[in-house]
This record gives sequence, structure tokens and C-alpha cells, in this order.
Amino acid sequence: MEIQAIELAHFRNYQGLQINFTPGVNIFVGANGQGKTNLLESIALLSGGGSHRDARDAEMVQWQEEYYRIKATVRSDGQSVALELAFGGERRKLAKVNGRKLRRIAELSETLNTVVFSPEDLSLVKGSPAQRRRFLDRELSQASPAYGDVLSRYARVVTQRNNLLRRFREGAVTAAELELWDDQLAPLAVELLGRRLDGLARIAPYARQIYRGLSRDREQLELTYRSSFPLPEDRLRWLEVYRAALKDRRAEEIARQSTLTGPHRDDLQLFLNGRDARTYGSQGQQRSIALSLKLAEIAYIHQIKGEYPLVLLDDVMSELDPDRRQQLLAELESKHIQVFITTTHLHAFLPEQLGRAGIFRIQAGQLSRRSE
Ligand SMILES: Nc1ncnc2c1ncn2[C@@H]1O[C@H](COP(=O)(O)OP(=O)(O)OP(=O)(O)O)[C@@H](O)[C@H]1O
Repeated sequence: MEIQAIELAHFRNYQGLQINFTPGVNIFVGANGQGKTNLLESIALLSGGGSHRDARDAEMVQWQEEYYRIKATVRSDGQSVALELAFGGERRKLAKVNGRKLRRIAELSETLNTVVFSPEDLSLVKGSPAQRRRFLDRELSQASPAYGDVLSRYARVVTQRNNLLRRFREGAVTAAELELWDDQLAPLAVELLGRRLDGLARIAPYARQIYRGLSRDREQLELTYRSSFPLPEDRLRWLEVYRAALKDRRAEEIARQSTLTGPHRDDLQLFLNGRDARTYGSQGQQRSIALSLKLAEIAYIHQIKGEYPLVLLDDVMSELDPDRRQQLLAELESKHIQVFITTTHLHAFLPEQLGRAGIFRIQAGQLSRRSE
């Protein structure tokens, strides 16, 4: 898939912008705070998963304006498709594919997928379990909007259940009412777990193979899912085991007013040659793992969709050492993936890479295309 052209109206520091992209590598170059990430963010939004830096829609509307609108011409599945995403005014948020309004914004991912790689991803291994869950959730939602649906339903029930636990302590809710919420929570938790494990089973072989390549066959990466309660082999038993785990921790949950068991407390564990990479991996090894996971995400989406996603590299070029930088670019270029890169300088690139790339200089929300 590929974005051929984009049109922005009142998006961040872009009053109005219309630009055509190159099928291969596109580089946004400029000083800090000029709008490089803003442009990347507008592309990421078109895949339906929200802002890659977790911005709220209202923040992305240009100051003093009422709405933002992003339009793009995309090539997906051999067809030219018109995408539109708008926020503000009376309709609040609206997405269209070829002029047809989508029921849910997340359905944009059926046409366009993006994999974003930013400096925070480099700390994926060292970071919190929440960061690794987010990585997995984003990835799996892109590949299947149904996953995103289950995830948001589950998150809603957890929030409501936590409110109930608070009110139970105040005596405003009965034990029977709490049980009713367990009935809602448990099937969603089990479905989410099943989907996560199935997704991980498909991603893990890619990550292992890519890491083996990056480490020149010296190290072996293993990914395992750590559930907040013991998962029996037999999936048919997960529901009853989860319900029992909820019961076991009921008193503690009431005391802490929080749901303590379930996929929102799980983790993705990463091992190098059998040792926990979080504790024992060097910074270089941890970065290679992060890179492998991102490249595995790209391969996974390709496996599901039959096409490569767009890859957005936000400020990572200067964070990677020259070796990993070249490995990454060579890998993406060899697969003919459309890539968007933000950078303050072009010296991270080889002359032949610059020769093939579309280079856009960005200054205060204005773009000019330049040739090197
Ligand atoms: N809603 C908005 N309306 C108008 N301008 C905005 C809005 N949100 C952010 N900006 C402006 O956008 C600029 C930041 O742009 P962006 O985050 O794309 O920077 P960047 O070019 O990627 O810089 P860096 O290299 O520092 O990451 C800031 O000048 C900020 O004031």
C-alpha cells in the first residue's frame, strides 16, 4: 500500500497543504518544531488507530480553527482509494472511504496500515509492561479491527467494574451486582487473551528470525506471554479459571478498588539466550530487539493483508547507530515499502539513498520539495 497524495486543512500547524509523495522513501527534514512529526501524525491517523503520540483530536485542530480534515489518495490492493478523516464542527469525528461514511474510525485500517517507529519504541524492552501491551494491542488492532473492538469493550468493562468496586466499599453496591459485572468481564478477558496469544504466535517466529539476522546468528530471541493468572493448556477451561482467579482476589480488589487480574495486567516477556533481556540485555541488544519487534510487526501485517504497511520513522534515525540504521533502511527498501522519515539532518543517509528518496524541507508548516 502507498499514499500518493495528501491534503491537510487546519491540522496542527498546517493551515492548508497539498502534496504528492514518492512510492519509496520520503524524508521530512527541518529544524525542531517545524511540523515534521505533525505531518507524520496525519498519515498515522489515516490508519484508524489514533495519534501515535496519543494526542487528543481537539489538540490536533489548528489553534483558532474549528475542525481538521485529512484527505488522501491511497493505492491499496491494486486500487486507488480516497480516504478522508475529519474532526470538529457538528459531526465531531468522521471517516470516509471513497465518499462512503464508515461506521467506525478503526475501519480505516482495512484500507491503510501504518507501523510507527519512534524513540520510545527503542525503550520497549526496558519500559513498563503497559508499553509492551500497547505495542501488542496496536499491532493486533491494525491487523484486525475486531481485535480493537474487543479491547475497547474490555477496557470499558474494567473501568466500570473499578467504579463498582469503589462503590461496593462505600456500601452502595451488593456482592450480587459485582458478580454480574464478572459475567460481563470474563468472556471479554478470555477472548482478548485468545486473540493476543494467537497474534503473538504468528509474530514471534518473525521476530526470532529477524533478531537472529541482526545478531549474525549469535543470539536467540524468545517471546512469551505472561498472564496475570495461570493459563491451562485447554482454552475451554480459561473462563472458569479466570472466574476463580477473580473470586480469589475479591477481598484484595475491594481493598484496592481495582481489577487486579486480566489481560490489562499482563506482560510480554523477552528472553535472549534464555535470559530476561529486560534485566540482562545490553542497550544495544535491547535496541536490536525493539527493531526486530517492529520489523516483525511489518511482516505480520504483510502476512495478514498481503501488502506491506506504510512505515513511519519518527526521529529514530539519529537514535540508531549507523549499522542498525543501514540495516533498517536496506530492509525496508528491499521490500519496496513506502517509508516516511522525520529528521533534522540528512547526513544520516547515504548519497544513493538520498538520490532515490523524495525530500521535503519543512519550515513553519510550509513544505518545499527539493532534489539532492
Ligand atoms: N493544534 C496546533 N495548532 C497550531 N500549531 C500547532 C498545534 N499543535 C502543535 N503545533 C505546533 O507544531 C509545532 C511542532 O511540530 P512537530 O511536533 O511536528 O515538530 P517537529 O518538526 O517534528 O520537531 P522535532 O524535530 O522537535 O520533533 C510547534 O511549533 C507547535 O507549536
